[in-house]
Amino acid sequence: MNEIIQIAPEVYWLGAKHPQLQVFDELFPTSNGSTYNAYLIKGKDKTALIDTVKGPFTEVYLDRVAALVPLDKIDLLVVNHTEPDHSGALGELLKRNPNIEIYCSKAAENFLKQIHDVPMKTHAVNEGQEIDLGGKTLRFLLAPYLHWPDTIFTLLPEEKILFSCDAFGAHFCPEKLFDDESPDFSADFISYFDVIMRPFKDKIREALAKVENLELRMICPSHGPLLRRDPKAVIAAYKTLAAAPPEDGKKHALILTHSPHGNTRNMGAAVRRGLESRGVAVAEIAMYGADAGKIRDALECADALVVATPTINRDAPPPVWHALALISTVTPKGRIGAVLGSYGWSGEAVKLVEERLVGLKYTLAAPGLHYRFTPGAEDIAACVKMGEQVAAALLGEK
Ligand SMILES: Cc1cc2nc3c(=O)[nH]c(=O)nc-3n(C[C@H](O)[C@H](O)[C@H](O)COP(=O)(O)O)c2cc1C
Repeated sequence: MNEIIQIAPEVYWLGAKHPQLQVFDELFPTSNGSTYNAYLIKGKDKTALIDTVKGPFTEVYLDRVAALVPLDKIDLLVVNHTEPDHSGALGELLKRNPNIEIYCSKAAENFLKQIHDVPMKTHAVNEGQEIDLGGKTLRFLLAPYLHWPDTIFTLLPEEKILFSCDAFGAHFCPEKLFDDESPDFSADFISYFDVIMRPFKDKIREALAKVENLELRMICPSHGPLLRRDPKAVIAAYKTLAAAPPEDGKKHALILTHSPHGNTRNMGAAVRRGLESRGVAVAEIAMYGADAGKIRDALECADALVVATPTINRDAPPPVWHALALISTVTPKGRIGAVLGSYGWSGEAVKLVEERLVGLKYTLAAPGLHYRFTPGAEDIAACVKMGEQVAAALLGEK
């Protein structure tokens, strides 16, 4: 099952297959399992490893490295990303060979020392830095936030192979190793993007600019099949998935409402009038029962977010928190916010949601508004004014 597979001259896959994996990181269901891809590259002068595997697979991984090259003859390890599913065997590897030199990003240097309690010799690499293994070159491309701050890509120009770490990956455990030998796993490729990469679309666009003009024969991600059928199409797919929202020359606001008795909805409608009076395009979604995908898409198109929430049991109600939990799963277009709502007697919700938005790096464009039960005409006028204030912030007027 966990075989060594030569993927190019003196380049080997020796990762681990994990077909039984049901959920990744206790977060994301993986109905088709996954793999932890790791590689070995033999140059004439030096031997390098690229990433390792998840901790439970350490022994099988080290056995397979040793089957190719004795562990004491391994010169260096490239850590494209420090997350334990890729660095899990690093501690044991360094115990067996403490002379291995680690090449990684500056962020990874710090993370590694906090993840692994083992002495290590690390080198922080710069953009474009190369290591000559003897007829095989490793070139490093920084790819921060794909999907951790520590991520780098490693290019092997002689073989036109990009070791892209989690980018272009999929939680899919293939029978064989390559995409052209596997059944269609495009749904897993897209859902991997959706749960892992989507919060960082802007960073993905920056990283894609570094690789889209490379002549590649193969993309080797750290999960799922190796991609040799059409590497350009893989990059193009990411370009589409990570595209910025279309521009129509307008500013866009999203109003998320929850309103069992209708008062908060009326307040939100007044904010809408204020926004629209200043030419802002407004989308409105009632949070109760709303499709999470619809909210996520809308957040990515919104320059501003208005949350309209009543106080229920001394808090904002669950649909509001569920909607707000989606913010960190996408790349919101803008982070201007405002909060308002109706309450009966204690009125905690507006302040709590404002704190949440500030915690998510939103700038509040207007002081929160909350009114007891049914808002009066003056209250509604203040809500209209809130809409105008949000519009002014969007238009850069303050
Ligand atoms: C189940 C329930 C619990 C509530 N708990 C609170 C509360 O803890 N504090 C408060 O100020 N108002 C509370 N209220 C009152 C609502 O905030 C108030 O009715 C408000 O006008 C509802 O806004 P809406 O018309 O937008 O639904 C509660 C209402 C309901 C239905």
